[in-house]
Amino acid sequence: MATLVSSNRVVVKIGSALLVDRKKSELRAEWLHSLAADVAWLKGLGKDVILVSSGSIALGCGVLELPQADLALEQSQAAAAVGQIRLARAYEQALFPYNIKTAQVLVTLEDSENRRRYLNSRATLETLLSLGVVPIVNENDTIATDEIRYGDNDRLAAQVAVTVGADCLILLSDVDGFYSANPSLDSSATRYELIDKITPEIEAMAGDGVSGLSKGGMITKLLAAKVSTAAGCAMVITEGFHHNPLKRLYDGANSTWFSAQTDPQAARKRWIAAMKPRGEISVDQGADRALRSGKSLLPAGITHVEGTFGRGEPLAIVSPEGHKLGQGLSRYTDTETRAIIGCQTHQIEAILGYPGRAALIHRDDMAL
Ligand SMILES: Nc1ncnc2c1ncn2[C@@H]1O[C@H](COP(=O)(O)OP(=O)(O)O)[C@@H](O)[C@H]1O
Ligand SMILES: N[C@@H](CCC(=O)OP(=O)(O)O)C(=O)O
Repeated sequence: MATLVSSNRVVVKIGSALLVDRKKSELRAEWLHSLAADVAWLKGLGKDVILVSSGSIALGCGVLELPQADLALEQSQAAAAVGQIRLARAYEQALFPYNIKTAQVLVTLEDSENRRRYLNSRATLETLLSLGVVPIVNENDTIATDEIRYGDNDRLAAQVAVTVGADCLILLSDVDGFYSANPSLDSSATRYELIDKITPEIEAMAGDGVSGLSKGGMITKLLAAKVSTAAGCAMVITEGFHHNPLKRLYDGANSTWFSAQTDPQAARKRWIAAMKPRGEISVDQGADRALRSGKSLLPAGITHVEGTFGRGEPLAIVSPEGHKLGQGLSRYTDTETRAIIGCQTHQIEAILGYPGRAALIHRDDMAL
């Protein structure tokens, strides 16, 4: 709870069963309106909000009059393509009365493994948030395959939380927290208020979902908790079926919190520092001083480039005395970098023939 109060950037995962009434294959419109009110309230408190919402397959099945279960992969993907339009429109309409703009963002697991795509999605999400937009994220089911599927959106939500450096991930579920055993099978199971560390004993308590609609149960939620907490983002599981689920959480509804193991910025720096550099950039005295005072590395301060690298790849940064200052992710290829060595920002477009980014290595992508 304290974490929700103090967080600046919140990712909320909404499962299909909350958004769609499976019996009627219809949107739970009143519930969605209550969620929109909660999102507006969180934004009013100054927090950035990102929604990771499932429901495209369930909505599409309703439109196409397909059964909700036992679909072939292609049928699920077709249903998702039909349902996703409606899903995005439903959020847009629900948030419109609060003057909140929405964006549709479709991603796959591969996107986070490919560093260039990862950096692009990070930059886009960051820009959307800076414009006050609430991104509505879902898996890109059209191109996801059995092998690369997340299985469900729990891990997708954790990945998004890590990508944008969120400090709080809320999983709205059909259960009000993590129990010592699956509570729908074992009535003596007790709920944890707080889990500081995910031990093998905790892992052994997580079971599958039993609703028949669920994909991951607690197993994928623990995987999500591992990913997000290691990257400095606290995670909470709470029941989301009732109206105003976020306000209810804020007001102390039952939940289980998983503590962040570090802070998002430190985790990202460690991740970058652990990469094997693909090239080397030497900088002049001015750039050396600028980097030490927390600035980004501009092409103007570069004196020499070594190696072959693509955008998003790690580079070592070397001082005028030949010492390694640190490393960071490049926003240009080695060919582009060689072309703009020593140039001022306003010259970049004329040299490359297209507008580039001002910094070769942004301060957020740098570990000194
Ligand atoms: N240790 C556990 N604590 C709580 N729920 C558990 C546990 N193990 C398995 N479950 C099951 O996980 C379900 C929640 O996951 P899931 O059905 O995938 O829902 P969703 O992804 O929509 O939140 C619970 O309803 C419960 O049946
Ligand atoms: N991309 C799919 C996600 C399916 C899914 O993960 O569902 P859920 O287990 O309800 O979160 C959809 O929108 O239907």
